[in-house]
Order: sequence, then C-alpha cells, then structure tokens
Amino acid sequence: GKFTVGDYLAERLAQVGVRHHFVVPGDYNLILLDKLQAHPDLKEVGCANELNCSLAAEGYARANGISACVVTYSVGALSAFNGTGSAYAENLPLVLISGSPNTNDPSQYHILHHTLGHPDYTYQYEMAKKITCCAVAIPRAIDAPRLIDRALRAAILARKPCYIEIPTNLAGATCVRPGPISAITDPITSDKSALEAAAKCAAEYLDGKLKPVILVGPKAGRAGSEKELIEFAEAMGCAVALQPAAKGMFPEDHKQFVGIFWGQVSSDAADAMVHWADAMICVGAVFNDYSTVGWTAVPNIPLMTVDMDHVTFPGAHFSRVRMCEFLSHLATQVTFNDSTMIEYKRLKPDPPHVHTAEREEPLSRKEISRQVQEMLTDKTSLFVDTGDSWFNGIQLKLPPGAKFEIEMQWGHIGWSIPAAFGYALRHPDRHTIVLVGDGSFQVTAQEVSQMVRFKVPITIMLINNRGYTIEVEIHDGSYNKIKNWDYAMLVEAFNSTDGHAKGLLANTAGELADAIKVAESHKEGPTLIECTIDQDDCSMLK
Ligand SMILES: Cc1ncc(Cn2nnc(CCOP(=O)(O)OP(=O)(O)O)c2C)c(N)n1
Ligand SMILES: [Mg+2]
Repeated sequence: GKFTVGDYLAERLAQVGVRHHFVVPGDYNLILLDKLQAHPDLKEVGCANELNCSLAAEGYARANGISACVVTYSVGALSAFNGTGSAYAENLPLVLISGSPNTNDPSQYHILHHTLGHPDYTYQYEMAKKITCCAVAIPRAIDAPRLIDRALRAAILARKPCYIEIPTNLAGATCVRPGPISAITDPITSDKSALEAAAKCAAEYLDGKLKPVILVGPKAGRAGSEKELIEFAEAMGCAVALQPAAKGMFPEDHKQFVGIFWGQVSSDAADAMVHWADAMICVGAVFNDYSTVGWTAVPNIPLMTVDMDHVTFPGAHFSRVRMCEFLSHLATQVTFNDSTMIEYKRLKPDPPHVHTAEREEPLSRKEISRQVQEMLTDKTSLFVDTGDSWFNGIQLKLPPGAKFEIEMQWGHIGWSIPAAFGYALRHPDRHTIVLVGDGSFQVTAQEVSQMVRFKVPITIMLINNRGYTIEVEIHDGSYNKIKNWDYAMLVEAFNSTDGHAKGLLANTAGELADAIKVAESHKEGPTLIECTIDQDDCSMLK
C-alpha cells in the first residue's frame, strides 16, 4: 500500500530507538494509531488515561532515552500536558503526538466535539509551544517530513519534549519516505577551540585551589556523561558529592563518593565537605528551592559550572562545549589533588546502628528502609515518589549497578506508578521497585492494571501513613486527610479473571519480610505491599 504521513512518523520513531509507544485512542488519532501499530518495531501500549500515558512515556524516556505519547485532540492532550511538563522539567525527550481536526474544518467555521466550542483550534498548539522545545502542527502532507524531522531533532539535541500535531485527514495521506536518520540523530560536537580554551583555563583555575569538591547534579545523567564524570573525578582525586536528584548518577561505592548534599538532610559527610571546599565543580547541578532546602544550603564559594553545552567559572564563560567531551578532555589537563579525601576520612561519620525489629514489632519507617535496603541489588531500579518516600529513598545506599529514579524538579505525586511501568517495559531485565505514599498512589493507581496486562513484575512498596504526611509537616489542615483504601484488595481487583497482581498487607516487621519474599519470587505481575506506619512516623521529625 501507499506510504503515508503516519508511516513516516512510525519509521522515524523506530529509527530514533522507540520500541513502545504509549497511547489513548480517540477519533482524531485512530488512523494515525493504525499506522504506528503497523510498524514492525513499534509496540502499542494502551494506558487508562492521558495523564498516566504521558507519565508512562516520561518513565520510558528515562530507560530508553526517548519516548512517544499519542493522544486525541484537546480532551486527551490537555491531560498529557502534565507528563510533558515533567519531561521538560526533568530533561527528557518525550515526543507528544496529538491528532487534530480535519484541515478543511477551520475554513468552514465548524464547531467540533472535544474542542472548546469555537472554530479556532490553534489553542492546543499554542499551549504546547510553552512546554516543549519545539512544537509543529502539520498543515499539509508535503510539510510532514520537514516538520517531523525538525521536532525530533530539536528534542534529541535539547533533551526536552517536542510536540507533533497531525490532522486526522493527513495521517493517511501519501508521503515520501524518510532520508538517513543521521540527519536527526547526529550530535552537535563541541567547538574545538572553545573546548581547548575551556579545558586549559579550567585546569589553571583548579591548579590554584587546595580543596576542590565535585558536586554532581541531575543533568549529568541526562547529558549521558556518567562515564566521563568518573574519568574526571579520578583524574582530580577529590571528593564527589551528589545532589539528591542526581542519586544513582555516580557510583556510591566509589572511594571518592562522600554522600548526598541536601543541607540538613545530607548523607555521610557531604554537607561538611561542601562547606569545607574552596572550589566547587558543579556538573549538571540544579540549585532549586528543594535541592537547596529553601535556599539554606547554597554553597558560599565561587562555582565552576559544567552544563550540557557550556562551561563557566569565575572570570570565564565558554559556549558550545559539550559536557562529556569537556570532562574527558579536562581529565587529561588537571593535577591530582586528594586533599579533600584525606579530610573526608577524618569527617566521615560512623555508619548509624540500624536496629533490626522483632517480627511482631509494628512496622516503622526505619524498619521498612532497613528491609528495602536488603532488597537492593545490581539489577534494582528504585523509583521514589514525591512525599516522605523521597527522604527515605535518598538515605538508602545504592549497591554497584543499582539505578535510582526521582522526579524532584516537577514533583507530581503519583508519577512513580506509570513512570515505573513505562521504564520496566523497556528494562524487563531489571527489578523495578517503587517507594510510594498512600496519597501519591491514589492519583495514578489505574496504571497498576497495565502492569497486570503486560505482566510487568514491579514491586510497589506502598507506605500507608494515612494521608499527605509531608504536607502535614509543611502546613497542616483538613485537606491533608484522605479516604483510606484497601490497597491490597484494589490491586487484586485489577486481575478480574485473567490477571496475576498480588496485594499484600504488612503491619509488622515479620509480615513485611514475608511479603518481600513473595514479591521477589512473583514474576507473573506486580506485587503491591501495603506497609502501614504511624502517621507521625515521618522523616521530617527526627
Ligand atoms: C500533582 C500534585 N498535586 C499536589 C501535590 C502536592 N503534594 N505533595 N505531596 C503531597 C502528599 C503526598 O502524600 P503521600 O504520597 O501519602 O506521601 P507521604 O504521606 O508524605 O509519605 C501532596 C498533596 C503534588 N506534589 N503534586
Ligand atoms: Mg501518606
């Protein structure tokens, strides 16, 4: 049959590495969905709603590097905008694709269903421009190759979402076949002289310092610089601290790892080391209100920043210097200086004594953390959702090879359920574990049914402290109370007659240990373990 606009998009998505596309059907995108489904490399993954669809694509992009979310016009896209916002905030190339009205509707001033009820349908595209790095609406089939290629390339280079709007009558319209994919995926390398000059100046700048510390931020991982970061850190020999959103982007068993720098909730000796340093090399760091604990934990020394495509330090700025190339080049220029590691050995606190609860003891946050710590292996990918799970997750020690996913910039409660589902589809080889509060779980619980449908063996540790506890600590009120659910029964309801989810309840340390054993051997589907703790058992209260 003829090659169409929908086929063009399908081929491009497959060429950039998409293998699953997340969808909610609607009459503006059905022809398009047929074309995507027809592509041999693409597997259609239906979601219960477009918020979860976009969050599943956000999680998939963490595993795969790029993802696709396909929704219907207006009623679908406006919900998908939230997961798209997350992808923007978290520096992930999510491709948001929406069907839209027939190109001959505007000129006839047709009032259409799903729209706001007036004949101007451009509002969605205008809104999409604000939350993506590139938004395109295809006006004619002949424009499709140029606009689709532009949006995909922009997303890949910027590591931000893009938006592609395809009118319902164009998805099946004839289109030429795509040219070489390198036109889209070929990276922009550093400018050679900028790279040389930046490394030379930076090496001189660092030579004059006695106590440099490297602070790793979340963009280090997104820029794909984890290998070069280790190379640079080992050439420097200095202490390496991580921002909480960067946990997992530098190995915690590395001898230069000094902990998570997060103000008074820092781990190990990160706080002391950062405040002792006389120079801070920030690699992909983001200083926002959360990571600085309300602006109380901001380093008070001059910073050198290594960002995705530029480098700055006191008295210097170098554009078009790519992080990974800069780190690996600078590693050959710097002088080894391990003075901070000598200081670290002095400052490093003894590991805290962890009490092992008796089996019949009621569950506590600390006992849950102790048992989750024992679950972690090199195959673990741990998702922690907004709420006290952030604090509990950050304090865990990642064994070599373990991965950690957190959404600290956007912070959408419930993100972890669809995001872990999307991630696990792409990484069936990994053991995906979720730490999520009861309040967060209630926002996106439907997506457990997709874990059942696709037989994804995710372990969900649901921390039930009867409400929005992190908010109670910030500012209490009636609004922090929620209706309690029977969470174990709920996930088993998703089975109906053909599913294999397991829902378990753990009120004591012994019940949790038994439930974890069941979860670790259950591969046919998800296992939710509802862990009940006292609502005052919160990390904010020391
Ligand atoms: C989409 C969205 N809506 C509201 C919020 C504000 N928020 N942040 N955390 C919470 C409560 C989280 O409660 P849980 O998940 O139960 O967590 P904990 O009780 O703190 O363990 C809210 C309501 C948010 N972060 N995201
Ligand atoms: Mg809660």
